[in-house]
Parts: sequence; structure tokens; C-alpha cells
Amino acid sequence: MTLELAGLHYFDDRESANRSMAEKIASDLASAINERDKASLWVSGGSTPMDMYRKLSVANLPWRKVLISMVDERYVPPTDEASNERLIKENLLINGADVAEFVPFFQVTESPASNQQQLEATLREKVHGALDVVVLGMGNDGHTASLFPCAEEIEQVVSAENSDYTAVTHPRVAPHARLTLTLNRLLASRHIYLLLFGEDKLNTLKKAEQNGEEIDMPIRYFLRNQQPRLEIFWAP
Ligand SMILES: O=C(O)[C@H](O)[C@@H](O)[C@H](O)[C@H](O)COP(=O)(O)O
Repeated sequence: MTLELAGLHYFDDRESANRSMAEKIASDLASAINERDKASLWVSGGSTPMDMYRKLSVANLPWRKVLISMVDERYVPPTDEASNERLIKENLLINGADVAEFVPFFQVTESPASNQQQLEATLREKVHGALDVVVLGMGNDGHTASLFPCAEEIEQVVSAENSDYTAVTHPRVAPHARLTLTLNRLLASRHIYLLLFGEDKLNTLKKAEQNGEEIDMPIRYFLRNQQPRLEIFWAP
């Protein structure tokens, strides 16, 4: 049984939440392919969404028509324990989804800045118009993607004038420099999902839903955005 509030979908258990989100994303991707003969899927790392990705990977889709890339990445090679790319390769680019076109954020360059420049060029060549499906996570500081309130670059990365697709952030609370989609790029999407598990994340969400500056809890930019409405799936 799920209790569906506006944009917030409660599930009795994580298995149900994962299955429901995977089915909804597969449907969104199928619709995009029907309309434009291609689709793009942008995924977060972290621990929460991996089971959902595995369920999504077996969806009956023309995966060769799907471009899969990252919402954000730690500036580490894909062999590194901290790599989001490694997690995506292990949990999403498997089964039928293993033939999707994957665009990694980590590119072998000498610095996060040069990596971002190379990544920016790659994405601008491959991606035009709205992103089809974005999967977000959230930290208990209210960060999402690598839009960390504590990052020195945060004001520039969330600026309404920022027309870049990507940015580098240096969150003080995380050990690695980050490569991330910018706020404007993320909001220019057709579907944005947030997968949350547990009471701590629910309490953080409730705090984010209260009054306060978006920049202090960047998930607020998405909670307060009308089109697309953020679709939140939560289980205990
Ligand atoms: O690189 C990352 O870590 C993610 O992109 C980040 O934004 C993540 O989604 C949240 O920190 C939640 O992480 P968990 O799912 O591990 O709680």
C-alpha cells in the first residue's frame, strides 16, 4: 500500500519503492524514445539508488537509444572505491542496459578544471535540449547532486545566469573535488526523481520543506520548482 501525497510517494518498503521508481523511469524513457527516437538518463551515485538501478537495467527498452550519464561524480578514476561511475557500471550498465551509450564524467585530465572543460564540450556535442530523466539523491545537509551548501563555488553553480552544463565543486565535508551538473541544467529536465530511505532523510526533507534559503539546502531549488515537479519516493 502506498500513500501518495503531492509529489511525495510513501512506500511500505524499499523493494516497493525501487520497483515503482524503476517502472516509472522505464516508462518515461520509452515515451521519450517514442517521441524523439532517443532518451537520456542522468543518475546519481551514493548508496541509495543501486537496487533501483538494477531493477531498471532489466526493463524491456531499446537501450541502444538511451544515453546514460551522471548527475555528478567524484574526481577519482572509475577504479576508485569512491567512484560513482564504478557504481553505475556495476548496477545499471548491466543486463539489457549494458548496451546504452554511457558518458562518464571523469575524463583522464590533469585537473578537475580541465576535466570539466573537456566534459562540457562532450556534453554540448551530445546533448541538446531538455534532459529526459534525472535521478537525485540527498544528503542530510540538504545537498543534492554535488550542489553542497558548504562548497566555495555554490553561488556560481546555482546562479540563474549560469548557462554551463557542468561545474566543479569542492565541498568541505567531502574528501574529493566533484564534477556536477549545474542547477540550471538539472532543472531543464522533463522528469526529476528523488529516492530517499529512512527516517533521517525524511526529517531532512521536512526541514527542507520549511522556510529558508534555497542555497542553505539546495534540494529546496527542486522542492520549490513547479515544472517539472520533483517526484519523491520514500520508504522506511
Ligand atoms: O556523489 C554522491 O554522493 C551523490 O551524487 C550525492 O548527491 C548523493 O546522492 C547523496 O549524497 C546521497 O547519498 P546516499 O544515497 O549515499 O545517502
